[in-house]
Amino acid sequence: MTDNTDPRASAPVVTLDGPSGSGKGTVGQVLAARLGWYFLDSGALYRLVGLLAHETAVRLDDGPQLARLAQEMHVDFGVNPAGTPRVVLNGVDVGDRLRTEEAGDRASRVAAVPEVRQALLEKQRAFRRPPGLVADGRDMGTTVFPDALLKVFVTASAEQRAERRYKQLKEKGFDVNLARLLEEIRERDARDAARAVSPLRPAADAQVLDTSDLSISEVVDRIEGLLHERR
Ligand SMILES: Nc1ncnc2c1ncn2[C@@H]1O[C@H](COP(=O)(O)OP(=O)(O)O)[C@@H](O)[C@H]1O
Ligand SMILES: Nc1ccn([C@H]2C[C@H](O)[C@@H](COP(=O)(O)OP(=O)(O)O)O2)c(=O)n1
Repeated sequence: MTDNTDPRASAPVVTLDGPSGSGKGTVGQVLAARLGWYFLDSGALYRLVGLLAHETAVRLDDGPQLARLAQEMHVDFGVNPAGTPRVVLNGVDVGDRLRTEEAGDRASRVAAVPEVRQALLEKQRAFRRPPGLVADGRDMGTTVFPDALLKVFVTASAEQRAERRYKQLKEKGFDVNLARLLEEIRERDARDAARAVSPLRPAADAQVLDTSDLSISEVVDRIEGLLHERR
């Protein structure tokens, strides 16, 4: 638990929310490294709940069982020797199993279950600590860190996002199809935006940043500029 006397509770937070493939994860990691801040990939937590449910044959709409999985899982985020992110679940490196579209689809389904969102709330807030946190997800600015110093809603056209995802998965050696990826991205956007609890939408005080025609470093520069204005 954090309270007002806890320096962790007042550490600055930058939230990056937005749809799949908009670049929030990549940009967030570069930004956190530039600032020397911590980084939270909240989507990985939902992906892990989906993975655990799949492995233990729990239905993707079984609130109490999914909440139990979310509460009991032990997660460590690290970095591989090659500099890529590493996720360790209950002591085991999950490798690329979290990054498939199937894992994204399962994550989006368990993310619509209110008990799962509730179970992950404090887990996410525990990542906040000095000197600061960059948090990536769908509801970082609206629900998890409503008092964030800077909130950015990162977006791009669905076609651009599908192409980015296509290249990314192809480089990882996955067998992918661009038209199917576009369809999956649209389906996931619709489900994430339509759910009753913490739907995907910009916070009222978020800056919307369309990255369709920007490079990764241009996006990071813009967000750093916005942050300097705030400080
Ligand atoms: N502005 C950009 N221009 C081109 N490619 C980008 C840009 N932002 C991200 N990418 C690439 O798109 C892919 C998806 O980005 P990612 O950060 O995983 O998105 P998200 O976390 O929003 O789902 C990655 O391969 C990333 O390198
Ligand atoms: N804060 C969050 C993060 C992710 N989710 C859900 C919704 C998303 O479709 C899935 C997967 O999120 P993730 O950020 O890993 O997915 P992308 O990299 O954007 O494709 O989890 C969420 O509901 N709330």
